[in-house]
Amino acid sequence: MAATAFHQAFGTLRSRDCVTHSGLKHENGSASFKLISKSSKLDISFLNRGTYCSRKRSFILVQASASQTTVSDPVSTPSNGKTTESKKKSSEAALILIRHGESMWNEKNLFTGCVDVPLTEKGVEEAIEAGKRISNIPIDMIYTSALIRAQMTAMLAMTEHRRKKVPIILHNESERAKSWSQIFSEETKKQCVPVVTAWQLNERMYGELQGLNKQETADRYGAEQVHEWRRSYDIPPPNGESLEMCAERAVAYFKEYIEPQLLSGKNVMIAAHGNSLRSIIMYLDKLTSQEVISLELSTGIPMLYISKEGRFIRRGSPVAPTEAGVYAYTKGLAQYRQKLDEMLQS
Ligand SMILES: O=C(O)[C@H](O)COP(=O)(O)O
Repeated sequence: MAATAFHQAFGTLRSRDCVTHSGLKHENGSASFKLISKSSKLDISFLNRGTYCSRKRSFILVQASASQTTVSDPVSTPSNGKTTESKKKSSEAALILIRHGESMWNEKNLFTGCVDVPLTEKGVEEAIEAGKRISNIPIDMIYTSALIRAQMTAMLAMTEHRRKKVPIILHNESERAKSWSQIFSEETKKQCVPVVTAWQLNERMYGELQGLNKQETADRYGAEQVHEWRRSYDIPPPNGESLEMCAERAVAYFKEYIEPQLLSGKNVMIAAHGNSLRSIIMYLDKLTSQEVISLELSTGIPMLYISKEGRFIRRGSPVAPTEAGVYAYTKGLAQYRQKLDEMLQS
């Protein structure tokens, strides 16, 4: 009924819908309404530019801003169905980190950095394989960089997730983009996972090395110099970013936008890059600038952390969807896996 009432709220409601309105004041020639559907207690707020006939209890809504719905947004509700509020005290959440699958410039052994290249066929396969490995782990939100190779990896991985929710890239780059990409069905929103793209998670900018062949560069400048540019903490490549500079944006973004989601109990996947993820792992694992030098990330291999009361516990890389170990780590993961099994067997 809820969906029906909500859906018809965009057409002409009939009195049988028992929709009453406790209209708020007119603002600037429009009125926003709080529609209370007696049957489903569905509480919807609209920005209404149409007319309404309260005596007939019928509403002709020209436009509604679903972003004003006051229904708890099921898309961002943690996988165990609890609202963000009730999860505020949550003790744990899963964090999955995944470096993009092999890119076309990885294949050519070129420095890529912030150049926006796609995956190779092998990279696509790696992303799908990664999706299989995390297919039983709850994912309530996805963050990717602004680069296509990370976004492709996230979307392909989600094709393998057993919950079959649809990853939806959020478009908030303008009011029009936000308005035109709205979803006007609460039922549909429940079947989606919001994907936030952030340039702060981009690969480190490799400056004047971007597009150069890594071996040729080592031949020209010496293997030691190139290793220093690639793996030192605070020495940038020519007119590029050091890992430290990359961390200043990537870790800052993680702390400001992603960590609060984890603390509220939302399970998160981040699909990003070798160095932006190295900088985040340095923060999660409390690595020194010396220790991070030896940290290498393979393409398309998911890594699982458990966020617990502000701490991050690295749990390795799920080898297979049924790997018992992954679910032994926390009760929540085990319960989610069991719920999935039951849902898919019914
Ligand atoms: O940007 C690149 O070239 C790769 O994604 C990472 O390169 P690196 O492993 O040399 O840092």
